[in-house]
Amino acid sequence: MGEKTRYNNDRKIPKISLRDFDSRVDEITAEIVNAAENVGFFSITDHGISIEEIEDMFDNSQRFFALPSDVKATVPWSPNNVGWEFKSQVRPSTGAADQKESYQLQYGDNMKGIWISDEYLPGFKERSLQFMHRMQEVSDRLMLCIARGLGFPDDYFVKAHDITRPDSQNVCRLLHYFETPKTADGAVWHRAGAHADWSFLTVLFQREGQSGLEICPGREAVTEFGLGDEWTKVDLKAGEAICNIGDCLMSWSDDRFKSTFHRVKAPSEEGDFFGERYSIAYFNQPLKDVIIQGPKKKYPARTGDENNKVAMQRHFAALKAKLEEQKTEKALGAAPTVEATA
Ligand SMILES: O=C(O)CCC(=O)C(=O)O
Ligand SMILES: [Fe+2]
Repeated sequence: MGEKTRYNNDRKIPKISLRDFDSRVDEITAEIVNAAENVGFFSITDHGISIEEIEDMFDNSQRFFALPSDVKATVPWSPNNVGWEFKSQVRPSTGAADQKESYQLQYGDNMKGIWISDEYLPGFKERSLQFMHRMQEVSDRLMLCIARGLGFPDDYFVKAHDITRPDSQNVCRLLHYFETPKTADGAVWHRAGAHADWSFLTVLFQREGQSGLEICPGREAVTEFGLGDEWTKVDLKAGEAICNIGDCLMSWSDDRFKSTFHRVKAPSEEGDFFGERYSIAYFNQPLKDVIIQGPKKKYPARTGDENNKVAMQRHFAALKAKLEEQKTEKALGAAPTVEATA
């Protein structure tokens, strides 16, 4: 049993249309800057990717996850941020494995041997790359606005995420959460524990009705990972994409643009979605040799590679602390915390 989540659904998640992008670019930039400064999450419409294209990629993803485990295991997860993992991602916010499986795809050298073979899933690679390029086109438009908003040259962030480079780091992550039995005890646990993304900017699709994503704007969270804070449900219409600022952009903007805690709550209450859930997250992750520093130079300059390493160290230190806290609680026979009820 756990405490019930407190919700604040009065918070508005900005919805930004990218319609007539070239002629409205300054207007769109102002909207994105406002959303990035105040919420850290926004949804976009009229981004040019059709519902048919999105459904086609979900179909592709569903076919992958439907393969037998020993076949999926031919493309195992690796620390290059590619490959398939099953219930193995443990978050520092929960100290428990996310109840999901995921398959991470990239464009360059990191994918050698990690594309599922045509023998098992004909055409998977081509279909995926086609969709990934479409997500990159959308990301590039958003990155142009972000650069303009921060006073950098328009192509500054686009170049820093160049997917034609063999060492490109951008990731498309296919996610599959399992069907959940109705326990109806109101306990709160998570399909994906609370976290902020390390990356620069994430663009995410979910299927209409497959809710569960919740956010806790970083600014308002005084507790670590938004523990005990108020959360806001994100509900998307078909075709809408959700975008969020990652920690990398937060530091690259001298903390002006906020990265935001988010999670996928496991269904436990009336109105929650208990079925299988699929989502597609696209992480824009800078090249290892780009220099990351905001216009006001609030933080020392770091390369993309150093930035990853620091983020990883912070992650593992937080995870270690969480696991030790859980061990102590167990030894003392203390009641589980709000988050540790999985
Ligand atoms: O599945 C979702 O809606 C969120 C996934 C997510 O936050 C992540 O993979 O970083
Ligand atoms: Fe995330």
